[in-house]
Amino acid sequence: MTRARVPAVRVDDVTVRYGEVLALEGATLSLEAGRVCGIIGMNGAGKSTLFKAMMGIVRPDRGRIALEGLSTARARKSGTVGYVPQNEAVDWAFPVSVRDVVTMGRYGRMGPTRRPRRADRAAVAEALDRVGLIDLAERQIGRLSGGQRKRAFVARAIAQGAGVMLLDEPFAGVDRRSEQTITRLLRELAADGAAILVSTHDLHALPQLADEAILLNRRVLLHDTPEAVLRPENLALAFGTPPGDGDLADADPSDAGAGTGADLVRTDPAGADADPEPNTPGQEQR
Ligand SMILES: Nc1ncnc2c1ncn2[C@@H]1O[C@H](COP(=O)(O)OP(=O)(O)OP(=O)(O)O)[C@@H](O)[C@H]1O
Repeated sequence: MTRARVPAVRVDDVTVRYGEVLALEGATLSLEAGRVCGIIGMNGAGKSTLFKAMMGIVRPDRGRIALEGLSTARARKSGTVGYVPQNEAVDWAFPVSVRDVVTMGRYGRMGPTRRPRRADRAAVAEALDRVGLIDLAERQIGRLSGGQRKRAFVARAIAQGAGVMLLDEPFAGVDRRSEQTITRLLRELAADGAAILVSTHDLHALPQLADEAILLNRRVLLHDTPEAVLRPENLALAFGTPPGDGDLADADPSDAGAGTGADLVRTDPAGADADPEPNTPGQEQR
């Protein structure tokens, strides 16, 4: 007897508004375990909002989200979902070391005392080693390069053992070597069974990075192979005219984007098990 597989990620008809702004409209997608899915779309297309809805940081007006069959609140509390936020969403002056940041990925397992046990320390050290940051473990998080900062957050999700990983523009402001390291790590984590969603402006990197891709413009316009999504006629669906240089960062530089997350990530309006507040314009720092 074959059992139907439950997708690791299921987003069903999700609409999110910030006051008058309709950021997502009936977005629907699913992703199996072991797959990497790239999300592309213009600035303001709703990529960060999709991730925030999946983290339970913003509340959908409509629709349902399940991560490994769990609600967003449960998935976040249990450490099922890991999040690498945009740079702007993090308070880099926060007085924590790289090791502290990665250790935060273990909080869900540590209980209320948050005292790391041997297994926690070992998982943190292994994650730091995997991303190549073991030698910088005691450095304050803000004293890292852009690529190293991203790798620190990837290490946090690795230490967490997250089955679903959401990465919001992990290649923005990152050198080529870090980009390659992060791409290789994500491929390895998917091979180990994680379901990974990555928003990116870097179209060149998409085929190497992702098994599938989504073209987003408030709605899911297309969900197909990276090659299909990158066809000019399909890019034109989202961008009007396809971007010529293979990098969408220039498509609309007006909106720098910002977000929220957990711990040192700014303006977290909701605890892991609390319902997020209704979304009001400017609720988050933009
Ligand atoms: N806190 C907020 N208050 C009001 N409007 C918001 C807020 N956050 C996002 N928006 C708006 O919602 C829409 C979607 O924004 P979102 O940040 O999700 O897009 P994005 O695709 O991630 O963009 P970028 O590529 O610039 O990061 C945009 O019009 C944005 O201006």
